[in-house]
Amino acid sequence: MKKHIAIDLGASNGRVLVGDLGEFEVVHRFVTQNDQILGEFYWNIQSLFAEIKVGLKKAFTKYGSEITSIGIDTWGVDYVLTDAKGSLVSLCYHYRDSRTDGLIEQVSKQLGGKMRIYERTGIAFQPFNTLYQLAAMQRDRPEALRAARHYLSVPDLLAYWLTGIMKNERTHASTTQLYDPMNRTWAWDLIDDMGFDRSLFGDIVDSGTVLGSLTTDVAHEVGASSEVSVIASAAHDTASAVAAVPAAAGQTPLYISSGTWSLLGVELPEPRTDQASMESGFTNEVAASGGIRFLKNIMGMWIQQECVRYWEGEGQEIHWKELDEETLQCAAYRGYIDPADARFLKPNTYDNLMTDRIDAWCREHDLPKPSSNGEYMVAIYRGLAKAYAKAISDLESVIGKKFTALHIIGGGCKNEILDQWAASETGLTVYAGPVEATALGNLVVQAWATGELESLQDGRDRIKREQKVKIFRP
Ligand SMILES: C[C@H](O)[C@H](O)[C@@H](O)C(=O)CO
Repeated sequence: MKKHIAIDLGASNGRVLVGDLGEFEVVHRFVTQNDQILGEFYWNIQSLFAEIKVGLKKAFTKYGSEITSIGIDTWGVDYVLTDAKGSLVSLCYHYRDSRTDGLIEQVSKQLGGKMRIYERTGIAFQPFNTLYQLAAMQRDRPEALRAARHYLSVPDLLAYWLTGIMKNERTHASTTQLYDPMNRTWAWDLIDDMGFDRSLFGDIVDSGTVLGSLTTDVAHEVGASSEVSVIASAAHDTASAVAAVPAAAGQTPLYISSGTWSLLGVELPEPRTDQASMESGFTNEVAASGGIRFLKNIMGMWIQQECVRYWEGEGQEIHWKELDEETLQCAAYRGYIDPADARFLKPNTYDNLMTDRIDAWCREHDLPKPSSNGEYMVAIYRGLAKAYAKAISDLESVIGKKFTALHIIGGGCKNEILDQWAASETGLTVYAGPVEATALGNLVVQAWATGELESLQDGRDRIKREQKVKIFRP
């Protein structure tokens, strides 16, 4: 098989991988830098691009002409606006920035109610959706919005910086809450009613579209040949991960893409925008295949990551293996949190730490507050396992189907305590793996686009044969 490069950016780290579906190598890893500037929270997008180029250079130095294409995927919803010549008209906000607080209610009123928005977009109401981010921009920085000529998601921008070609990739566009999954185009009526300029929103391309070649400058800098194509893979990382669920043809696998978030759902041929789906918090994002990822965003490893960041900041040395052992020793502790509680969304601040929020939640729910790092982990993992069970039961009643198995894919599936507790809490057999689902899904879409795979299902079949999966029974 030919080799492809997957550039896979998650909310805490990024990787550049080279390989095919059987074998691949991570040639470069980096922290996805973000920072508070004057009280606002941004991605350091130029440093991310610089890291990507470091990764590309390592990849081409080692694998040279074996590499035929490059694909990029990132987290959802975040974007930049550019002027007519492609310069940024504002920094790239992080979706956890507070400027959208309260905007769901205000925008819903302006657009004629939540049901209308849900029927038009199928997207669940999350304060970080692009719709509310743009509404905040309209309120706080109207001059910047007026100066803008192009909307580009983060992976659209990175592909633009590599190729000079601007497109809006579909799976990522579908996370905005400004995309119409029924008509497979932008939700123009909502865009008009928000007063956004239609011309900001460009051509939408499917996952697997060949965008073009690297610019001469980039090709020179990273040592690539001009034959290498940049492909719009499934640019939303969850769509890439779901493309790598190791399920056989004809199945409707139940999955959790587990990382900073736990994205739990199934694939459906058509969007579901009924009241029950809306009230249960399910979202309809576009899959790599063009179908629908009907899923729920559950806060995932983020809560644990913020606790660990705080402890490390206090000078504690955290070793994951030891923390896991301590967690298992604390399993008798009976506290847990509800990860869906909005208080857990935002990063630590000196006066509002994640651990304090967990204490407060336990206090308010008559549960003992954790008294050690291990007990904090128990509260988080047990809360996640309970949230999975609740979401699965809601999903089963909304779509009228019972599940017996759950695929947990992505970096979070390395957490075997959570895999086991998820099996026990849901009563389902858990298949954990592949760990590198997002990058593998990115490679699958590229191999499909370049004609090496006949279908996306062929990619899943290869992953099922060649990647490791661990089984956890209830
Ligand atoms: C905002 C989240 O990043 C998004 O909803 C989620 O789907 C994701 O991209 C997880 O990486």
